[in-house]
Amino acid sequence: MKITVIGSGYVGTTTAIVLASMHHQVISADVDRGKVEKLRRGVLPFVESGLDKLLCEMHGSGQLEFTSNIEAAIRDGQVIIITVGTPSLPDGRADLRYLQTVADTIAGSINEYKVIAVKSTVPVGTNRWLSEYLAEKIGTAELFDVVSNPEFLREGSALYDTLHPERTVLGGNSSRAMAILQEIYKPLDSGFILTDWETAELIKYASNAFLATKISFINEVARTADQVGADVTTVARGMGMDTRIGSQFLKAGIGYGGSCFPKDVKALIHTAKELGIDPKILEAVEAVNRTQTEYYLNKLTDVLLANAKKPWTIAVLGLTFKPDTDDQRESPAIRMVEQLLEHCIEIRILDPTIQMPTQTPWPDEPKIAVCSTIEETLSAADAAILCTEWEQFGKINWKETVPIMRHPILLDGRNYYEPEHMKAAGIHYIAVGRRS
Ligand SMILES: NC(=O)c1ccc[n+]([C@@H]2O[C@H](COP(=O)([O-])OP(=O)(O)OC[C@H]3O[C@@H](n4cnc5c(N)ncnc54)[C@H](O)[C@@H]3O)[C@@H](O)[C@H]2O)c1
Ligand SMILES: O=c1ccn([C@@H]2O[C@H](COP(=O)(O)OP(=O)(O)O[C@H]3O[C@H](CO)[C@@H](O)[C@H](O)[C@H]3O)[C@@H](O)[C@H]2O)c(=O)[nH]1
Repeated sequence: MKITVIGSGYVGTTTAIVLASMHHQVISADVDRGKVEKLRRGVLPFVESGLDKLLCEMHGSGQLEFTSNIEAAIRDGQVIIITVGTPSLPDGRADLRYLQTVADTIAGSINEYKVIAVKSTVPVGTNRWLSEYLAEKIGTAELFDVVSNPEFLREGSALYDTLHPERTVLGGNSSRAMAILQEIYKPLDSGFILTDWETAELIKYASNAFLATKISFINEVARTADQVGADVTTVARGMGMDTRIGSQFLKAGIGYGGSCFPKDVKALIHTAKELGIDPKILEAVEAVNRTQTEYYLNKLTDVLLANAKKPWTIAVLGLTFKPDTDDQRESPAIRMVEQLLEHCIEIRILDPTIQMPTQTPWPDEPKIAVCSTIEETLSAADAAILCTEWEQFGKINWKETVPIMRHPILLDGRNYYEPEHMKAAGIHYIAVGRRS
């Protein structure tokens, strides 16, 4: 099958590489020439373990091509998979401008029947709109079918998730198009949900919103645990052993970030409000997440005020929104740094994906320093904050850091360490919902 994937970001590149490895003829098309050039050289434009190796294997196989000629790519594909971004607008709505451009390009280039699969996360009603819009612009609905095909991969495990999906959702009104996509995805051996456009779109938003709800729920419980001296990690373990609850997404911390949960919760709130529904739960999920960084930063500043003179030097361990990715979008670590800047003389950042200030949101801020070793980061620091649980931070010998730091204070924003180990190491340890 000839497949064109529009958009070579996290989702598009992963989809294109995996489909090519399944012996399809794949064109990955992006307007960003820099990305296309990198991919042509066999270099991933982002960090994603395992995918880099598979890209190298596919490089030169003749199965996978990268281009910035979107029109030609559309003409060549029998199946067009759209994976362009759908970021948040200031009012929380999803910004559909990239999808609109792709729709116009398809309308201007379509030459024969195509299945158009929308993998981008788009609000309820978008696939129906796209189908009607294309029919009007092309002058016929005979040349295409639109199928909603939401994506559920996680950054950091994108390849594994794509090869082992827990479900494949296809929504639409054409059994012909759904059958073609089912044939493509059949080797992945997941259960299929075949449904209409609106249900498929809502499955995606409801899934992300529910996972975000679990996180904000446990984060609110963590605040209670703090007050009563309970241990939220044991509470989560005790809850998670009940299979009706499940153990995943109950890790308390400084909140969820990334390119999906924050924007998708906001977009679902917006959709609900437009429909006259009062999205009480979703608004609470957002509010807890928004205030979680501030809540734990206040705990740290209380300790700092009692121990260290202002302005402080703070070490920030991890800037990405989670480990094993270089994605900083909506990272709680960035909120932490923003809130700390005015109180600090220096903020030192250590993250395995960052080598220079231009890779941070503060390229010209003199107070921001990017470090390359743990010793350099912690040297004469008034406190450290662990924002991202990168594996290498698990190997830090905190006992050895005590003489290096000006004040051996650590806010563990991901409950990555054991309180008793930290106490034994001589660290003034602040965790999330754990006695320390
Ligand atoms: N990142 C994830 O983990 C993830 C997982 C599931 C779903 N999603 C959803 O998938 C979509 C894409 O997410 P992403 O993280 O891959 O985005 P991204 O920002 O990494 O990539 C989007 C790409 O689309 C390209 N693009 C924009 N307009 C284009 C056009 N007219 N023609 C060709 N290319 C164009 C951009 O240059 C960019 O490279 C979003 O809707 C997102 O919500 C993302
Ligand atoms: O128990 C938990 C689990 C996660 N997080 C945080 O939640 C955020 C998101 O994590 P994760 O879901 O692992 O990463 P994403 O790559 O954003 O993936 C989510 O968003 C994607 C885009 O829609 C979906 O496809 C995935 O199914 C969905 O898990 C990160 O900041 C994590 O630190 C917690 O705080 N506690």
